Amino acid sequence: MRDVDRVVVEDVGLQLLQMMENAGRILAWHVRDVRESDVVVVAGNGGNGGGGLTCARHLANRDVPVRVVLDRPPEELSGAAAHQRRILDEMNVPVTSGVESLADADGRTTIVDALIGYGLSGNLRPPADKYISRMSDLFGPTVSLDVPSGIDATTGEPLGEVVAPDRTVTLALPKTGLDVHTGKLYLADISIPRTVYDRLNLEYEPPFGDDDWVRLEQ
Ligand SMILES: NC(=O)C1=CN([C@@H]2O[C@H](COP(=O)(O)OP(=O)(O)OC[C@H]3O[C@@H](n4cnc5c(N)ncnc54)[C@H](O)[C@@H]3O)[C@@H](O)[C@H]2O)[C@@H](O)CC1
Ligand SMILES: [K+]
Repeated sequence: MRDVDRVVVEDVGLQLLQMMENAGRILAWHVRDVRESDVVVVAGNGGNGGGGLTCARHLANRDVPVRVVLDRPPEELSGAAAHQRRILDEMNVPVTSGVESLADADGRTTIVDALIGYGLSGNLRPPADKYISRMSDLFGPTVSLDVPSGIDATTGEPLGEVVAPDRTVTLALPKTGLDVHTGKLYLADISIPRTVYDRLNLEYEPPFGDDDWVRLEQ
């Protein structure tokens, strides 16, 4: 997947934000499908967090009560995540940080787990562990973006606390490490053209048909 992301950006010319828009929009559809009441997006500073912040925008656009809890002060975000957060500020979508911001999430609150995706490197460091254990304590529906935060996306090994979602929306290709508890697993089309797979000599038959995502059986 790293190679696919590299070739699509460097050689084919799609920008990360274009793919992130697809990820956030499809994730928002899945969140609307499971949610019972309010939604809290728990986001980190990488591409995974950026996808979560994009999802928050799409939810707010549909009048879903949504707020964002970051794993760091908002001013410490960088890159695509900072970009998405600036838009949320303009929309007056609440963005806070600190695990205590999750204290008032109740048993019906839907959690979007956009803390860490395939970029997890090494054992889980604080404060990510605290966010994951708080998410695990909550009883409302949880939807993970790409992989449940805390697993190694390649091996499935838990590198500390792990989110146990009801649903996982993984992007473009199923990661080999998804042979773990993911809840219902969906594969989302983030618009990677076939030529990217051809250039990497990967055998690829687009699985999406007429749809923007497909359910995967494990
Ligand atoms: N085509 C693409 O490249 C796209 C990627 N997207 C998402 O971006 C993800 C990959 O993005 P990145 O490479 O930025 O990485 P991630 O966003 O997966 O991970 C980086 C985040 O994890 C934290 N982190 C890393 N190691 C940690 C550790 N040991 N303990 C605690 N925190 C740790 C970092 O502080 C940072 O917040 C994918 O999983 C996917 O979900 C999508 O948003 C959009 C399209
Ligand atoms: K995640």
